[in-house]
This record gives sequence, structure tokens and C-alpha cells, in this order.
Amino acid sequence: MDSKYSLIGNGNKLNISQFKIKPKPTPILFNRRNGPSSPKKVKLNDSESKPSLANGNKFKISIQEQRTKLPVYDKKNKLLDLIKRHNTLIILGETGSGKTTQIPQYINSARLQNNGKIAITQPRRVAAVSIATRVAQEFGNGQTVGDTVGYTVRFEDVTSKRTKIKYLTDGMLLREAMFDNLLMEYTVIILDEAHERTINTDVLFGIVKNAQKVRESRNLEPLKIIIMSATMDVDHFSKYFNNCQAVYLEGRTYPVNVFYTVKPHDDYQTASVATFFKIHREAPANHDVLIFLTGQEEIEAVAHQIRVLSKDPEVEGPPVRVCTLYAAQPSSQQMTVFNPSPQNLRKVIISTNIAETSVTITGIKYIIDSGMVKARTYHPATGLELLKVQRISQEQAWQRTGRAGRDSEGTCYRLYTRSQFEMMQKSTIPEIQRANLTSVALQLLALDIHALYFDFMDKPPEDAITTAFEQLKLLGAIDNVESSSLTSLGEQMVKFPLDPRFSKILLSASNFGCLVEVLTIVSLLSVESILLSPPNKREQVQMIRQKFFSAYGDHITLLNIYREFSNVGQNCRSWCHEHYINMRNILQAREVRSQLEEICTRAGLTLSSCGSQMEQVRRCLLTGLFMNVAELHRDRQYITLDKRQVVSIHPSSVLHGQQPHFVLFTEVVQTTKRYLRLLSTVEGEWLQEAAPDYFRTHSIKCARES
Ligand SMILES: Nc1ncnc2c1ncn2[C@@H]1O[C@H](COP(=O)(O)OP(=O)(O)OP(=O)(O)O)[C@@H](O)[C@H]1O
Repeated sequence: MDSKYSLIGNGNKLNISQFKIKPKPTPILFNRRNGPSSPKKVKLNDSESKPSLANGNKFKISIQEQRTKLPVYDKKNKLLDLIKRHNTLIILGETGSGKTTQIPQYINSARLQNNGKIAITQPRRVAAVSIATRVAQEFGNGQTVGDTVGYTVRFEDVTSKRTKIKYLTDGMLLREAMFDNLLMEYTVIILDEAHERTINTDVLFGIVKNAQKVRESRNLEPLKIIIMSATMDVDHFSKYFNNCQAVYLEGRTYPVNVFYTVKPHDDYQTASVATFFKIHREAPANHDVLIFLTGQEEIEAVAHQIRVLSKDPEVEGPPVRVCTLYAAQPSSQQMTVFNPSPQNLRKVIISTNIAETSVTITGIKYIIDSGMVKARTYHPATGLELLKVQRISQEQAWQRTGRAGRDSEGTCYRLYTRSQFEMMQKSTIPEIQRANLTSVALQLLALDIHALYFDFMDKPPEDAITTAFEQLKLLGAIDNVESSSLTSLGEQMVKFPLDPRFSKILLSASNFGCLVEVLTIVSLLSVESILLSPPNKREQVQMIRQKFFSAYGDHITLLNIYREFSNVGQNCRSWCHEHYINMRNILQAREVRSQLEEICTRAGLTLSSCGSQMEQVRRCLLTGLFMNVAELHRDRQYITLDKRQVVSIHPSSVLHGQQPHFVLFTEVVQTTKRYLRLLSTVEGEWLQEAAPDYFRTHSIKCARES
């Protein structure tokens, strides 16, 4: 069979219409289908492979034995030979075949990195931390993470002088490149999960490629580059990396069954609950389940439903442990999904695309894939950056499927039809082509590179780059768009791991005497919402939070909440519970706040407080968010001053129903309408003062028309 995933089972359709749960979920019918055909490249064949482990039990074999059963194991020598001979190499191999955990260890055991280190980039921190922990464990000899194997993620560096293999997020390697653009600490850089095409990875491609060339031309220690993935467009990558060699590692660890629904289901939340209980009723207790949904709210809602329904005496199945996984959680909370469950308990993990690539969660037998993801898309023409739920790509679907079949056979239920799958885009559109580039343009300038002339694998639209430079100019980060050299303010802005608009706000805060307040607000905006809003408790929530509400809007309301939270001390858990505040998120905000405060102190900023002078805070917010202002027109509609888009105030805002003349907003969310979220009222006369050039050109005209 030449399918990517071999199929097992009897091929019967599964009918899960006979659930005994309330409310009764829509019955879902599934069809089973083959996976895609394997990519054809130079193959390292399996002739010397060990027998399949398809019916094996990983708990009976040691960690070292497990390593020898992985598909990459038999190709070790051939792989090392290829790595030795080629300075750039693409490695394509099935999910779970052992690329990420084994190849760095092979390189290290053959000392191919000489005196340098091996860096392996990951798109997300969960992957970097969990893989480094696993690889340290595989090293044995009492080694722990931070010895030979370590990791670096934002706000956490677990490495030492002894570290030879370093897993790090692509964002962290990019930050390291700002201090040394030749990345001399490393002699081997592995760009893993290259198919993800995050902005950071795309920028890294160019940086690493350039570092390799410059090091060669200057006769410095050579740099080896390895690009890895299970699902990438090899020809496209090879062309970009000077037609480098690609190798395909054949073989996967265990097969995964793939099922599609018979008909489309718009309500994927209910469909995921229904599918979970179908599995729950039939599968042994230690068969765990991983569900992919799109965001925190949705995940918590489904988690709640599963918790409640699984306790219903009418529902058959073992006890359930429900775990959630999304970006806004503190790292320690995220890592709990890796804790093994007792044999008599079913673990279900409900996750965003965080768990989509790289990670291995042992015990996962079933995947339920909603087929949806929440993604940010920027439209230079409208100036709006929208957060939207959309269909995943086929590559993402295969990555999600690949989270099963890693320690035993698995099954993946796709909550969409085969033809819906075929209509999905093959690959994810690179983030660089759909994002606001202000941050990237600034980061590149810090490296002395102009984004227009950067060697991108896929060039972003030119108008997006031009808009980014115009915004940097308006923010005061560059002198002028043509020469694009960083001002001293721009140099300061680079120091913050934030969107330049928020760095600007922090850097302006001392002038307004409100850095203490603004640090809190920016931190709260950097994490997921701290506000819980259970739909059946709306009035109660409204009443208890009334004391925090500010007529100036959501930013000041959030500030009021945080101020009281900081004073409750030991009782913070019960205080959060009483006020419907998400404790995890507010604690995360506190952590971010202390990191940002440290950077501000290092930058010599005065930690001043404006007490109750909230005008100062709102004026300060305007110094970074002046492009995000909307004005109320005579027909009671809000229109953005920037690109004159019709927008509405989100019902969750404290300003909903109040109609102030000018509002400053943090973001736009597209659902049935374009909604502004997280707002503050501002005064017309402050606009000119905050950004004279900007308001001279376009927006005042709009204001006068109304
Ligand atoms: N934390 C872990 N606990 C237990 N087993 C693990 C762990 N991490 C990896 N493994 C085992 O090692 C195998 C190889 O994992 P690895 O991440 O190296 O694969 P990969 O080829 O990089 O996959 P992907 O493309 O999905 O990232 C897994 O299939 C699993 O059997």
C-alpha cells in the first residue's frame, strides 16, 4: 500500500448515533479513507529495518530499546554520512519516525558539531521544553535537562556550559541573531518543522543561510544547516537553499486509521463531544484522546461539557481526566498534559494547534480533528489585523493525525468529509504573507537588513512591507522610509519582545508619568483574557465586577481589576473565583509584567505612577495605538480613522451601548460583523498631539466629514 498511513481495522462505518448523553449531540457518521501518497525523494530504504512494533507494548521495553525501534535508527550511518558530506540538507520523514529526538543525538555522538553546539528550532515552547526533557532522559547517566541537552524559550533558559544540544523556539534563535548575526555559538542548526512557516522561521531561513555564506567566505568555523519536516514542499525548500540535497526517511512507527465524516458538520464543537463519547464508550480506559479545537473559550467550553457528561451515571466508560492546552496558559500548566494517567483513567487533552507538531504525548490512541484553526490575518488595504477561525491545510491535518501512532497504533477522526479535506489548501499560507510586518521590519533593521531586500523564501506583498515602514516612521522608530535607519527610540523598541506599538507605549509612559499603570495594561493585553464570562451567570458577573468598571473603557477597567488583585495576597484563588477572573491568565500577566519591568529598568526608564490620573494613561496608549482609532458618525456607526472601515463595539466591552465620540481599540475580531475589542475613550484634541504627521494626512479629514 503506498498510502502515507497504512490502515487497519474492519473498514466498517462507525455509527455513533446511539449516545445516551444529554443534550443529545448530533449523530456523526464516519467513513474510513487512505492517507496521501508518500512524497518521492531520495529514499533511505527500510531493507535493514527491525521488525515492526505494531503490536508491541512500549511499557515493556526500555527507553534505549525504544530508540532502536524507531525508523531512523537503521539509517543512522547513512544519515551521518550525508550530513558530513553536505553543508545543507533537507530531511523529510514521517511523523514520529525519530527526526527531532534522534538526529541531534546522532550528530553529537559522531561529534560532527566539533566544538560548537547543535541548535534545533521549534515553532512553540511546549515542543522545545518537552522534547529537550525527553532527549535528556534518553541520554541516561543521571543527566537532567540543562546538562548536555537544554532548552531556551521566552523567559526561560535551561542550558549550561556543558550543553551541546539546545532546543529553542525559532523566536529565541532570532533574538540571539540580533546579538550575533553569524550565530557563531552553533556549528549545526536544525530548522525543525519547517513546514509551519511562521514569520520567525521564514526570517530565520534567510538569516541562517546568510550566516553560512558569510562564515564560509571569511574562513570561519563552517555552519551546517539541516531542514526537517514530515510534510513540506521539498522542491520549494531545496530551490531556496541553493538546490541542496533532500533525503526521505522511509517508514513510520505505527499505523494510524483515518476516518472522515459522511456529511459536513458545521458545529464542530458538538461533533467533537459526540465523537469523544463514542470512543469513550468503546475503548479501554488507558486509550487516551487528543482533540484539536481553535481557542481557549471553545476549549474550556468543551472541557466543561466533557467533565459534566462523563459523570452522568447514564454514560458508560471509565473515569475521565480532562486537560486543556492553549498558548495563554503558563508553561507549568501546559506541561501537565504530559503527566501519565493511571491505567483505569481516560485522559482527554483538548488543545489548539499548539499540540499539532513535534510533540509526543504518550498514551494518545485517538485524535479528533475539528479541521479548524484560529489565525491572524492582516489586510494592508484595510489596515485591519483580523483574528479569524478558518480551515486548516492538508499539511496541518496530517500533522494532527501524526500525534497518534507514536507509541502504538492509533485512529484519527476528522470532523469533515473527504471532499472537504480535498478542498483544503495543500500547505498553510506562510504567515509572512498574511501578517502585519511592522515587527519583522524592525527586527531586521536591528540586524542592519532592509525587509525589501531580504532573501525571503516567499516574498511578502510589497505593499505590506511599505505599510510596515510607514508605520515604523509614524511610531518614530525610523528617521524616514527611504533610508530606514533606526532612531534611538527604534533601538530601544527592539529590546522589548513586543509588537512595536506596545514597545512605543511603554517607552512613552515615563513622559506621561504612568509607567507603573501602562506596564500592567500592556502585560494584561499580552496574555489571553483574564475575564471569565459564563453565559448563565451574566448578571452575577456584571454585579460583582461593577466596582471595577470605568467610564474610560476596558483598559482602565482591567487596570482596576489588577490593582485590587495585587492587594489580595494569599487569598488570590478565592478572590479570582469570586470575581470570575481567570487566575492562570492573571498570574501569567503578573509574570510578563515583571519581565517587562526588568527591561524598562535596564533601559533607564522611571517607574512613575499617575495614581488616579487616567487621562495620562489614555494619552499614553494613543502614542502607540493612534492608528487604531474609530469615530462615531451621525448614522451612529463607528468608522476607523485609518482606512475608513465600518466597525462596531464588541458586546463584551464596558463601552458597549455608550457611544463615545472617539474610541481607541486594541484589536478587531471578525465574527458576524467587524467588532472592536478592548477600548478606551479618547479626546479628539489628543489625536494631533499623539501623532501629528499621521493625523495631518488622513484621519482628521474623516473626522471633519461627520
Ligand atoms: N516525550 C516522549 N515520551 C515518550 N516517547 C517519546 C517522547 N518523545 C518522543 N518519543 C518517542 O520517540 C518517537 C520519535 O519522536 P520524534 O519527535 O523524534 O519524531 P519526529 O520524527 O520528529 O516526529 P514529528 O515530525 O511528528 O515531530 C515518538 O514517536 C515516540 O515514540
